[in-house]
Parts: sequence; structure tokens; C-alpha cells
Amino acid sequence: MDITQQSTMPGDIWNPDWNDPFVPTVEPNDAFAELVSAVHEVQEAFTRARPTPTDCAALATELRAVAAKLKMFEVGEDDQLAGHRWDLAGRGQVMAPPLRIEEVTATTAKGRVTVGRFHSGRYAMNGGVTPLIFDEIMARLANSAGRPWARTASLDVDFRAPAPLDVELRVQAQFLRQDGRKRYMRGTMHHGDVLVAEADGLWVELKPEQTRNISERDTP
Ligand SMILES: CCCCCCCC(=O)SCCNC(=O)CCNC(=O)[C@H](O)C(C)(C)COP(=O)(O)OP(=O)(O)OC[C@H]1O[C@@H](n2cnc3c(N)ncnc32)[C@H](O)[C@@H]1OP(=O)(O)O
Repeated sequence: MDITQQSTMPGDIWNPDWNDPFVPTVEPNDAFAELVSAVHEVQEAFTRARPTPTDCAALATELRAVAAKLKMFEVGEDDQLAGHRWDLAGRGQVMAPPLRIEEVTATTAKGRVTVGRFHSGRYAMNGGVTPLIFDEIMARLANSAGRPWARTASLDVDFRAPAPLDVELRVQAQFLRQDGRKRYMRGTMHHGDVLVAEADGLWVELKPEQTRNISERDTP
């Protein structure tokens, strides 16, 4: 796939016309999506395993061989695929929980996420993972509807109930108000009817000199 075309594809959430109905653009033979899925499988299998020392050594050698192969394709951050595939859950960023954002309006965003043991604290979602999910959905909303770029200035998360693993959680964000360059956002995460976490966040619109490193491909 030609990565230079990524920022203009219909499913690109930063596209200025993106308030049109969201159409995921995963292609039938999407090899990069396959690779992301394979990395996720490694992460989950690694987390669940208790290999012997001999097997650890052999596996480390195999994984280093994979890393060496990937290094042959290294590009600059603007050109990498990970994090730039807006149509994939988690944007193809393998550290991120696989949040699938399903709907964004000018004032609301909705998504779903299921995490496994890789993102576990102890029989529940790790407390550092929940803010990752809120940051992702609230940042998308903060930067939607053609608004100029803003970065997260503060994110305050309240953990109301353990967030279970291996089941779907619903995540929502709401644009509360704008005050000059400040955009106030609110987020909630539910398992069924149970509120598992909620968040308040502040996004601050960037001044021109603060957008120097933002690539053309990421500009709404
Ligand atoms: C590549 C682009 C990606 C963009 C989306 C990706 C989402 C992200 O994950 S961003 C990564 C995490 N966030 C960051 O790295 C941001 C780091 N921080 C910064 O860059 C700066 O502090 C930044 C831009 C947020 C604000 O700095 P600056 O522009 O100098 O703000 P400043 O003029 O001091 O303050 C503006 C207003 O915001 C308020 N404010 C700023 N920070 C805070 C804060 N943490 N808490 C409360 N209020 C704050 C100020 O009080 C001020 O309010 P008022 O206008 O009423 O006086």
C-alpha cells in the first residue's frame, strides 16, 4: 500500500471531510493489518507463557531475527505505518489498546475496546492503560470537525470499578466547551451498565510555532 495516500483515504479520521459517515477502509488483502494482528498475538502469547530458560533463549534469538528484518524497512516517524492507520483499531500502534472508534461528531465520540492479559494489571485492565484509551478517543474528538491541532494538557482519570479483560467495553467522549485555546473534554468507559472509569481532560490548541513537527499527513 502506498503510505503517501494514507492521509486522504475515506476512513482517515483527520480528514477535514471526515464527518461524513465513517467507512473503514481495511482492504481484503491488508498485509499490514495482518502484521499488526501477528504482533498482538505475540504480545498476548508472551504475557500468558511461562517458557523454560532454554526456550526463552531460543525465542529471544528468533525475535531478534524478526527485529533485524523489520529494521531493514526503517523510515522516519512521519512515514511509518504504525500509528498512521486511522482505519485500524489502535491505529496500527501495537502498544495501544485496540480501541475501535466507531463514530465521531463535532461534540461526541464513541468506540469499543477489548483487552487481554497483555494489558492486564491483575485480573483487570492495568491502571495505565485506561488513560491511554481515554487520551486516544478524547484527542480524536478534540481535534475533529476541522479544529486546529490541540495536545493533551491534562487528563484526570477516576477508576470506578475494575475493568474486566476479554470482554467488550464501551468508551465515549464528550466535548464540553471551548474557552479560548482550551478545549474541555469528558470521557466514560462502561462494561454493560457498569461505569468502570471516567475522565476529565483539557486539550490546548497549539500555537503555530508548536506545530512545527506535525507532518502534512497528520494535519486536519
Ligand atoms: C503530532 C500532534 C499530535 C496531537 C494529538 C496527540 C495527542 C497527544 O497525545 S499529545 C501528547 C501529550 N501531550 C503533550 O505532550 C503536551 C505537552 N505540553 C505542551 O506541549 C504544552 O504545555 C501545551 C501545548 C499543552 C500548552 O502550552 P502553552 O501553549 O504554552 O500553553 P499556555 O499558553 O501556557 O496555556 C494556555 C492555557 O492553558 C492552560 N493550561 C496549560 N496547561 C495546563 C494544564 N496542564 N492544566 C490546566 N491548564 C493548563 C493555561 O493556564 C492557559 O490558560 P489561560 O488561557 O486561561 O491563561
